[in-house]
Amino acid sequence: MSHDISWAELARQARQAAEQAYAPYSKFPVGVAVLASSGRIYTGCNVENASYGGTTCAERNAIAAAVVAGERQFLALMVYTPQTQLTPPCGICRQVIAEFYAPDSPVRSCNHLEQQQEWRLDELLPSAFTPTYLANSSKI
Ligand SMILES: O=c1ccn([C@H]2C[C@H](O)[C@@H](CO)O2)c(=O)[nH]1
Repeated sequence: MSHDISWAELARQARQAAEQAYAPYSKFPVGVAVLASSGRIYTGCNVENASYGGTTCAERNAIAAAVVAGERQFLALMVYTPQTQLTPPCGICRQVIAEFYAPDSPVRSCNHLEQQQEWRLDELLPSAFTPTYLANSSKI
């Protein structure tokens, strides 16, 4: 339920996480705050790598931090990038978000100008491949 979500607090924590971004190659810092169904908030930043392909996004790092703390269900996700164009999660991250969030979950982006934009997860990733498909497989 969107009205129970403290978006201002998620924005504050996502912005703080972006300050820790390790982005020497892209110079594109990203911070993310995720709200778990426990009510706890977890954060992540992007961590780049000289191989480029070894880079992990802020979204996946935030979700991984929550999972290692025992979380499995999430209610909301906030992305922070210090740029005027509000940034939605990348394709790989959308898939990882779909693993743990209900399709109608709100995903927001915010910036240093305190602007925000909201999408529903199933708008960002329609017809998602979810764990339920794995249960329906038969032998070849
Ligand atoms: O949703 C996104 C999109 C990009 N990045 C990171 C990956 C890379 O470090 C930099 C540029 O793509 O931003 C994220 O963390 N999240």
